[in-house]
Amino acid sequence: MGVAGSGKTAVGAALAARLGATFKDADDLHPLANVEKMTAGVPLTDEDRRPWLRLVGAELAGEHPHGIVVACSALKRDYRDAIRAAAPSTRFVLLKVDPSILKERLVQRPGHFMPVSLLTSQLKTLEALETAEAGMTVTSEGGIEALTDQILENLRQGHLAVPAGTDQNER
Ligand SMILES: Nc1ncnc2c1ncn2[C@@H]1O[C@H](COP(=O)(O)OP(=O)(O)OP(=O)(O)O)[C@@H](O)[C@H]1O
Ligand SMILES: O=C(O)[C@H](O)[C@@H](O)[C@H](O)[C@H](O)CO
Repeated sequence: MGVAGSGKTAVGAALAARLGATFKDADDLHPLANVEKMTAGVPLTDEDRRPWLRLVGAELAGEHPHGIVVACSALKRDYRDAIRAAAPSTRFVLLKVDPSILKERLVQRPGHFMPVSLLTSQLKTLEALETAEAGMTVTSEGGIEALTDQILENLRQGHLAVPAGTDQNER
Protein backbone atom coordinates (compact mmCIF):
# COMPACT_ATOMS: atom_id res chain seq x y z
CA MET A 1 0.00 0.00 0.00
CA GLY A 2 0.98 3.63 -0.42
CA VAL A 3 0.55 6.66 -2.61
CA ALA A 4 1.24 6.83 -6.34
CA GLY A 5 4.90 6.14 -7.08
CA SER A 6 5.69 4.59 -3.70
CA GLY A 7 6.71 1.34 -5.41
CA LYS A 8 3.65 -0.85 -4.78
CA THR A 9 3.87 -2.47 -8.21
CA ALA A 10 7.66 -2.84 -8.30
CA VAL A 11 8.09 -4.09 -4.73
CA GLY A 12 4.82 -6.08 -4.76
CA ALA A 13 5.79 -7.95 -7.91
CA ALA A 14 9.29 -8.66 -6.54
CA LEU A 15 7.81 -9.90 -3.26
CA ALA A 16 5.32 -12.16 -5.05
CA ALA A 17 8.14 -13.61 -7.19
CA ARG A 18 10.25 -14.37 -4.12
CA LEU A 19 7.26 -15.97 -2.35
CA GLY A 20 6.16 -17.90 -5.43
CA ALA A 21 2.81 -16.16 -4.95
CA THR A 22 0.34 -14.67 -7.43
CA PHE A 23 0.68 -10.93 -8.06
CA LYS A 24 -2.19 -8.58 -8.82
CA ASP A 25 -2.07 -4.83 -9.45
CA ALA A 26 -5.24 -3.29 -8.02
CA ASP A 27 -4.93 -0.54 -10.65
CA ASP A 28 -6.14 -3.19 -13.13
CA LEU A 29 -9.35 -3.52 -11.09
CA HIS A 30 -10.29 0.16 -11.21
CA PRO A 31 -13.46 0.79 -13.24
CA LEU A 32 -12.74 2.75 -16.42
CA ALA A 33 -14.51 5.79 -14.94
CA ASN A 34 -11.97 5.89 -12.08
CA VAL A 35 -9.02 5.68 -14.46
CA GLU A 36 -10.53 8.43 -16.62
CA LYS A 37 -11.03 10.60 -13.56
CA MET A 38 -7.43 10.18 -12.40
CA THR A 39 -6.14 10.72 -15.94
CA ALA A 40 -8.02 14.03 -15.94
CA GLY A 41 -6.26 14.99 -12.69
CA VAL A 42 -9.31 14.60 -10.45
CA PRO A 43 -8.78 12.73 -7.15
CA LEU A 44 -11.05 9.76 -6.46
CA THR A 45 -13.65 10.04 -3.71
CA ASP A 46 -14.66 7.42 -1.13
CA GLU A 47 -17.68 6.69 -3.36
CA ASP A 48 -15.43 6.12 -6.38
CA ARG A 49 -13.22 3.76 -4.45
CA ARG A 50 -15.95 1.70 -2.73
CA PRO A 51 -16.81 -0.70 -5.62
CA TRP A 52 -13.14 -1.01 -6.46
CA LEU A 53 -12.24 -1.96 -2.86
CA ARG A 54 -14.88 -4.69 -3.04
CA LEU A 55 -13.07 -6.15 -6.06
CA VAL A 56 -9.73 -5.92 -4.25
CA GLY A 57 -11.18 -7.71 -1.21
CA ALA A 58 -12.70 -10.41 -3.41
CA GLU A 59 -9.36 -10.93 -5.15
CA LEU A 60 -7.57 -11.35 -1.80
CA ALA A 61 -10.29 -13.68 -0.51
CA GLY A 62 -10.08 -15.91 -3.60
CA GLU A 63 -8.35 -19.26 -3.96
CA HIS A 64 -4.59 -18.74 -4.19
CA PRO A 65 -2.73 -21.96 -3.40
CA HIS A 66 0.61 -20.14 -3.19
CA GLY A 67 -0.72 -16.91 -1.70
CA ILE A 68 -1.28 -13.53 -3.31
CA VAL A 69 0.37 -10.12 -3.17
CA VAL A 70 -1.82 -7.19 -4.24
CA ALA A 71 -0.48 -3.73 -5.04
CA CYS A 72 -3.23 -1.42 -3.78
CA SER A 73 -3.07 2.17 -2.56
CA ALA A 74 -5.39 1.40 0.44
CA LEU A 75 -4.85 4.97 1.57
CA LYS A 76 -7.38 5.17 4.42
CA ARG A 77 -7.99 3.01 7.47
CA ASP A 78 -11.62 2.65 6.33
CA TYR A 79 -10.45 1.24 2.99
CA ARG A 80 -8.22 -1.27 4.75
CA ASP A 81 -11.10 -2.22 7.05
CA ALA A 82 -13.25 -2.87 3.96
CA ILE A 83 -10.52 -5.09 2.51
CA ARG A 84 -10.09 -6.93 5.82
CA ALA A 85 -13.85 -7.45 6.06
CA ALA A 86 -13.58 -9.52 2.86
CA ALA A 87 -10.17 -11.04 3.53
CA PRO A 88 -9.47 -10.96 7.30
CA SER A 89 -5.91 -12.32 7.16
CA THR A 90 -4.66 -9.54 4.89
CA ARG A 91 -1.38 -8.00 6.02
CA PHE A 92 -0.45 -4.53 4.78
CA VAL A 93 2.98 -3.19 3.93
CA LEU A 94 3.05 0.60 3.72
CA LEU A 95 5.81 1.93 1.49
CA LYS A 96 6.67 5.33 2.91
CA VAL A 97 8.76 7.44 0.55
CA ASP A 98 9.93 11.04 0.70
CA PRO A 99 7.59 13.30 -1.37
CA SER A 100 10.48 14.73 -3.40
CA ILE A 101 11.48 11.20 -4.47
CA LEU A 102 7.85 10.36 -5.28
CA LYS A 103 7.57 13.41 -7.49
CA GLU A 104 10.80 12.57 -9.30
CA ARG A 105 9.62 8.99 -9.92
CA LEU A 106 6.24 10.07 -11.30
CA VAL A 107 7.82 12.67 -13.58
CA GLN A 108 10.18 10.02 -14.93
CA ARG A 109 7.46 7.42 -15.48
CA PRO A 110 6.07 7.92 -18.97
CA GLY A 111 2.88 6.35 -20.28
CA HIS A 112 1.13 5.95 -16.92
CA PHE A 113 -2.34 7.43 -16.40
CA MET A 114 -1.53 8.96 -13.01
CA PRO A 115 -0.52 12.63 -13.29
CA VAL A 116 2.07 14.10 -10.90
CA SER A 117 -0.52 16.74 -9.95
CA LEU A 118 -2.47 14.11 -7.98
CA LEU A 119 0.43 13.44 -5.63
CA THR A 120 -0.61 16.20 -3.20
CA SER A 121 -4.12 14.74 -2.77
CA GLN A 122 -2.68 11.23 -2.47
CA LEU A 123 -0.38 12.34 0.37
CA LYS A 124 -3.19 14.26 2.06
CA THR A 125 -5.51 11.25 1.91
CA LEU A 126 -2.97 8.74 3.21
CA GLU A 127 -3.62 7.49 6.73
CA ALA A 128 -0.59 5.71 8.13
CA LEU A 129 -0.83 2.08 9.12
CA GLU A 130 -1.90 1.92 12.76
CA THR A 131 -0.16 -0.18 15.42
CA ALA A 132 -3.17 -2.47 15.78
CA GLU A 133 -3.22 -3.28 12.06
CA ALA A 134 -1.39 -6.39 10.89
CA GLY A 135 1.52 -5.34 8.75
CA MET A 136 4.51 -3.03 8.68
CA THR A 137 5.72 0.33 7.43
CA VAL A 138 8.86 0.37 5.31
CA THR A 139 10.63 3.69 5.47
CA SER A 140 13.95 2.71 3.94
CA GLU A 141 14.89 4.45 0.72
CA GLY A 142 16.64 1.25 -0.40
CA GLY A 143 16.27 -0.29 -3.82
CA ILE A 144 13.51 -2.69 -4.81
CA GLU A 145 15.42 -5.86 -3.85
CA ALA A 146 16.61 -4.42 -0.51
CA LEU A 147 13.03 -3.46 0.40
CA THR A 148 11.80 -6.89 -0.63
CA ASP A 149 14.45 -8.54 1.55
CA GLN A 150 13.39 -6.36 4.48
CA ILE A 151 9.71 -7.27 4.06
CA LEU A 152 10.47 -10.99 3.70
CA GLU A 153 12.65 -10.98 6.81
CA ASN A 154 9.89 -9.33 8.86
CA LEU A 155 7.31 -11.70 7.40
CA ARG A 156 9.41 -14.74 8.33
CA GLN A 157 9.92 -13.44 11.86
CA GLY A 158 6.17 -13.06 12.28
CA HIS A 159 6.35 -9.27 12.57
CA LEU A 160 3.48 -8.75 10.14
CA ALA A 161 0.99 -10.58 12.34
CA VAL A 162 -1.69 -8.82 14.39
CA PRO A 163 0.14 -7.42 17.45
CA ALA A 164 -0.59 -9.39 20.63
CA GLY A 165 -3.35 -7.95 22.78
CA THR A 166 -4.87 -5.89 19.98
CA ASP A 167 -8.02 -6.35 17.96
CA GLN A 168 -7.96 -4.93 14.45
CA ASN A 169 -11.72 -4.81 14.37
CA GLU A 170 -11.89 -2.51 17.38
CA ARG A 171 -11.29 1.18 16.79
N1 LIG B 1 12.67 1.32 -4.03
C1 LIG B 1 12.77 1.85 -5.25
N2 LIG B 1 13.94 2.36 -5.67
C2 LIG B 1 14.05 2.91 -6.88
N3 LIG B 1 13.04 3.02 -7.77
C3 LIG B 1 11.86 2.54 -7.40
C4 LIG B 1 11.66 1.93 -6.13
N4 LIG B 1 10.37 1.55 -6.04
C5 LIG B 1 9.80 1.90 -7.19
N5 LIG B 1 10.69 2.48 -8.01
C6 LIG B 1 10.39 3.02 -9.36
O1 LIG B 1 9.50 4.12 -9.19
C7 LIG B 1 8.47 4.09 -10.17
C8 LIG B 1 7.12 3.96 -9.49
O2 LIG B 1 7.03 2.67 -8.93
P1 LIG B 1 5.71 1.81 -9.03
O3 LIG B 1 5.08 1.94 -10.37
O4 LIG B 1 6.03 0.46 -8.52
O5 LIG B 1 4.83 2.60 -7.94
P2 LIG B 1 3.33 2.38 -7.57
O6 LIG B 1 3.21 2.64 -6.12
O7 LIG B 1 2.84 1.09 -8.10
O8 LIG B 1 2.67 3.56 -8.35
P3 LIG B 1 1.20 3.67 -8.96
O9 LIG B 1 0.26 3.35 -7.88
O10 LIG B 1 1.17 5.10 -9.36
O11 LIG B 1 1.14 2.72 -10.10
C9 LIG B 1 8.80 2.94 -11.12
O12 LIG B 1 9.52 3.44 -12.21
C10 LIG B 1 9.67 2.02 -10.25
O13 LIG B 1 10.56 1.25 -11.00
O1 LIG C 1 -6.74 5.15 -4.47
C1 LIG C 1 -6.32 5.79 -5.42
O2 LIG C 1 -6.32 7.02 -5.49
C2 LIG C 1 -5.73 5.05 -6.59
O3 LIG C 1 -5.68 3.68 -6.37
C3 LIG C 1 -4.36 5.60 -6.89
O4 LIG C 1 -3.52 5.42 -5.79
C4 LIG C 1 -3.81 5.12 -8.21
O5 LIG C 1 -4.59 4.15 -8.83
C5 LIG C 1 -2.42 4.63 -8.26
O6 LIG C 1 -1.54 5.18 -7.38
C6 LIG C 1 -1.94 4.70 -9.70
O7 LIG C 1 -0.99 5.61 -9.92
